[in-house]
Amino acid sequence: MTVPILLVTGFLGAGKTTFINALLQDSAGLRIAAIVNDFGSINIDAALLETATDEVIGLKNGCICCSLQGDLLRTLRTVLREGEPDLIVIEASGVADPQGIMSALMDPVLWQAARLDTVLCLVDAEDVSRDIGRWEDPLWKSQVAGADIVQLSKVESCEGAVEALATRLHAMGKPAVFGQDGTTLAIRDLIGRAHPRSVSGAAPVIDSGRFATLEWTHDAPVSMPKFQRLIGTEAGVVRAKGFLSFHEKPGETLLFQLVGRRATLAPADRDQKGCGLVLIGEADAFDPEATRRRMDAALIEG
Ligand SMILES: Nc1nc2c(ncn2[C@@H]2O[C@H](COP(=O)(O)OP(=O)(O)OP(=O)(O)O)[C@@H](O)[C@H]2O)c(=O)[nH]1
Repeated sequence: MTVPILLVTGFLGAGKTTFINALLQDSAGLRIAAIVNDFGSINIDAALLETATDEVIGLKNGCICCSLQGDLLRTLRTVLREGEPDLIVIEASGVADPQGIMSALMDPVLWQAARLDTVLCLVDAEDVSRDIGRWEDPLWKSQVAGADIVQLSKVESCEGAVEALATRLHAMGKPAVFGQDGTTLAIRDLIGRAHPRSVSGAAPVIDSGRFATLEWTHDAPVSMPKFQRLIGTEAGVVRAKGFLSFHEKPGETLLFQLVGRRATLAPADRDQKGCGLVLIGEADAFDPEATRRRMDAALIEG
């Protein structure tokens, strides 16, 4: 049997991991293998999904739309060899251009065993309602253009704007826009929706050099007020996530998430003594080494 592949794309922090987690929790009895591509070597997304399924494989230190295409194909072959799942879900990183991943998945040998079925793009309703520039962002546009289905996230914070948003996405040639009412698509709604695909010529892939990344780790807890003060003032950071431990919360691990200006800290089901954080920003505005120095000074030496 040919195993269907669901490719989940979307901009940084759009809600891909949250969506896949919900899918895995409500898997309708299907065996699902998840392949997750995070930026950097700290694979936060794989850790977040591991609580929902045993079969999570992280691809790190690169982007599967360009440098990791070979790794993706090798990983898919391993997944298929180790027992055919009913569905393979691939989470692209938020900086990935789906065109590159789609081209890689058109590999004629892989095609016999596992076939790209549906490309779903998460669109952060809050982000695109607030930031009109996003609609002209080449990477975001390519992510939307490559999708068979668009799932809106974070609609609860932009009531009134959601309908206009869906209309605008329809006008971009996306008839299948879901989630306006805050609901999330289930597996049965996802598979087999796309028209049969044919192997297309290699499309140009948008340069991932646009973003700069910092991985910051420390093997001990840090001060919560100092961390909050510092992270709130770091220029150019568009996305950050990581597991942290604080002096003020002994024995606890917290999941930190920052998307745009919205930051959250929530208890994490994880036993970790220190901190591992990934920060990402536009390379022309975010200086990872300067941020590292400030973090070291405030949180380790300070
Ligand atoms: N309020 C609200 N928050 C959401 C929703 N979906 C995701 N989030 C939050 O948005 C943040 C980012 O969500 P993720 O699922 O990690 O986003 P992602 O697309 O996987 O992020 P990257 O992998 O970094 O690109 C987290 O704090 C989520 O809890 C939603 O529908 N509503």
